[in-house]
Amino acid sequence: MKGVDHLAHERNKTEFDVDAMKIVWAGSRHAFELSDRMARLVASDPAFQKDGRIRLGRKELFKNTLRKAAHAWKRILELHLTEEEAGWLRNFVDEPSFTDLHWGMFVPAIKGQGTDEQQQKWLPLAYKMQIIGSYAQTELGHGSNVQGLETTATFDPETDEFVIHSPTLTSSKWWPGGLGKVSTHAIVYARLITNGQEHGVHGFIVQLRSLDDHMPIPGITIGDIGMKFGNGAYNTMDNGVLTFDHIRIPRNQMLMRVLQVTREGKCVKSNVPRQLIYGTMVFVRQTIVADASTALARAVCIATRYSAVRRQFGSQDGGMETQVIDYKTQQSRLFPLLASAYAFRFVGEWLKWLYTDVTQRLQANDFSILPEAHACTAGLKSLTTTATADAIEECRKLCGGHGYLCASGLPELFAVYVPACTYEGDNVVLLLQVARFLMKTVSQLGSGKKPVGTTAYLGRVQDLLQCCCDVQTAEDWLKPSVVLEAFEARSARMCVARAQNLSKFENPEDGFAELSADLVEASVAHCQLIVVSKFIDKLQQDIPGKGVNRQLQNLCYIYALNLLHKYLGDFLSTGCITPKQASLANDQLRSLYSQIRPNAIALVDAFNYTDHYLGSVLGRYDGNVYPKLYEEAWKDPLNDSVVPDGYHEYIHPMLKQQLRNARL
Ligand SMILES: CCC/C=C/C(=O)SCCNC(=O)CCNC(=O)[C@H](O)C(C)(C)COP(=O)([O-])OP(=O)([O-])OC[C@H]1O[C@@H](n2cnc3c(N)ncnc32)[C@H](O)[C@@H]1OP(=O)([O-])[O-]
Ligand SMILES: Cc1cc2nc3c(=O)[nH]c(=O)nc-3n(C[C@H](O)[C@H](O)[C@H](O)COP(=O)(O)OP(=O)(O)OC[C@H]3O[C@@H](n4cnc5c(N)ncnc54)[C@H](O)[C@@H]3O)c2cc1C
Repeated sequence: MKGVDHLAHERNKTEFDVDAMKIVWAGSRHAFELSDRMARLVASDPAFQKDGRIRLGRKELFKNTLRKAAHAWKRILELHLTEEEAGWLRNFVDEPSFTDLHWGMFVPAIKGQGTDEQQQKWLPLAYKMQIIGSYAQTELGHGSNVQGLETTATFDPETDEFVIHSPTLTSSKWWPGGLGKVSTHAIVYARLITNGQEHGVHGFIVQLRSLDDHMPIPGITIGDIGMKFGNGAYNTMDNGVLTFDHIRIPRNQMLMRVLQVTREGKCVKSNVPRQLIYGTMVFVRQTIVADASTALARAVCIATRYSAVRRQFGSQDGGMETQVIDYKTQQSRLFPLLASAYAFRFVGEWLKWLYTDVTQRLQANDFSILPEAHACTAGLKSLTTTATADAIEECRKLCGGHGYLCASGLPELFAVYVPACTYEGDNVVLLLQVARFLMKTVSQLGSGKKPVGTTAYLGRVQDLLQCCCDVQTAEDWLKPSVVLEAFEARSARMCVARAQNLSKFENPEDGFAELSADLVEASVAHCQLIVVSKFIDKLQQDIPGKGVNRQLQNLCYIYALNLLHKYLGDFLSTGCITPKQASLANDQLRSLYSQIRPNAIALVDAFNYTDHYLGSVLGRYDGNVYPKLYEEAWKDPLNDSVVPDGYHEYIHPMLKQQLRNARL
């Protein structure tokens, strides 16, 4: 980072070891060094430049993405990068592309749902990119309701093949990324039919395009679904439409880990639960939680640096105006988002651990933890993506007018990020899954079944229903046990109240539908409790580095107490805290903001983002915002000529007309 550092005075205030925090943020020294190396590699390669992307038309934009993806693959091979390094490199290229689906869903689907034989056949081809895969589940008529998919896969015992068919317009596959123009293959989800009987939705490996000339296989209609929200943004991706007219594939191209179809067309169940067909979604939801912290940290980094650069009002005797970061209102909007970035980072780390644990247990035929894994991945995916999308927009507002400029990087970040609230499961639909899990847990309490994992607190429900918070001073809110108890009591009481209301209905499904909005609130409370508790767990670890733990403590309590403030109605109505205690929590929150303030710039520096990755004039490391913003404006194509195109046709005649009217 060369040149004058306009934020040096801010960096000088830092009270902790930023390099140590960088390692905490990355997860380990290994992860830090690796991601740092890959970020710099991408930033220094002119082929990965991002400037001007938002001004490209769709065709140029898409071709540009293809070029970058091909260049990335070339570099991966030339440098003999490991799978982990290659993943980081693709991440820092920072452009949604078909490779996301190939590596992020196609490969994991084969790994998770394919038999050993199928993995041996298909994975080497995919690893060498001799085939390019997509994940074709959603249809024009159905996305959330996976059991409602209409595409059929009918077994033909005469030829030992499946016939894949789209019987209706609404059965057209719609949305899969990479499908529109690139993928040669896809995992296609279809209703399995053998001997005239239906056996639910399963995945099939289907070739879509010729490996010689890229033409669609006869009987396949395929294309892009059109422009999406925002300039540049997700339009680098070819989300596609696909229909099948009786396409035949060999029997061994059905992913058969969960269910096998024999040569005679008989279905043989393995000991693996049916839900494993949804396993790829569980895997991806888990990665989305970690990605949420990355996207949120980007927006917060931009808004924090710019808030320290930007000055408004408060000048006395011609002195400097006040930095907007010093306004309490700015702090109360910005610092909870900074705290959320760290909170999501740690819950993402924990979720990755949980997922690895589940995968190992599944291999040992232990499926007991699957419901918990589903509820946690679904709930945390929903919570973190909703919060992150809202936070990016809040960061735009925190940057005032300049935040609305594409040069701030925030509009494109928002446009790329916001579909995360929908893909991999609509966020409300996922919270309803969590609610089912919670209601089931509560209903089993009477039978003596002890809840475990993230619902263990429900085992203490009687205590939690009666507990009263014993906070007397603002400092009492800095005790982990006090904060945890308040969140557990709120969630337990909300769950029990919903369960009691549900029990009033004769038909539980009617009750679930009627009370679904309330149930979603209970799911949110439960998921927020998970995030708070995993942050508190993190603080108990031995974290090296001067002052690092202190900063993390401040962030943890900001995260928790800000939620308490925001959802005060829940906390008060369930009776665990009093209005006076809530007011003390607010006092503590203000004090924490003051403590974070001198460290704010260093806390976003700890994300270790290059200027290339941030892609924001407002978020530049050196804080040299105004000259660069000025420079950037002149790059706009409208400024290529002083007098604009269209002047002679439209402006000049109008002016003359006005002149004539004025003379009249
Ligand atoms: C980069 C961007 C790329 C984007 C890609 C995409 O978007 S790809 C497209 C992404 N598309 C989507 O994300 C679509 C979202 N939709 C869905 O995932 C499903 O349709 C559903 C879960 C909403 C309902 O499913 P359903 O009607 O089949 O089920 P049900 O509600 O009747 O529950 C039956 C039982 O199964 C359990 N269970 C359910 N899921 C899981 C799981 N994953 N694991 C384990 N268990 C699971 C559930 O708890 C219940 O257990 P119980 O109570 O019997 O013990
Ligand atoms: C950018 C992007 C990329 C995608 N990539 C892929 C991909 O690669 N592969 C793929 O297969 N799919 C992909 N998808 C599709 C995505 O997975 C679906 O859009 C998603 O699962 C939501 O389903 P839906 O569109 O059917 O929404 P809908 O279910 O139609 O949702 C519409 C509204 O109805 C509500 N709703 C629906 N069901 C219920 C219910 N039971 N109770 C209460 N409310 C309900 C929702 O909350 C929402 O408000 C992608 C989507 C996007 C936007």
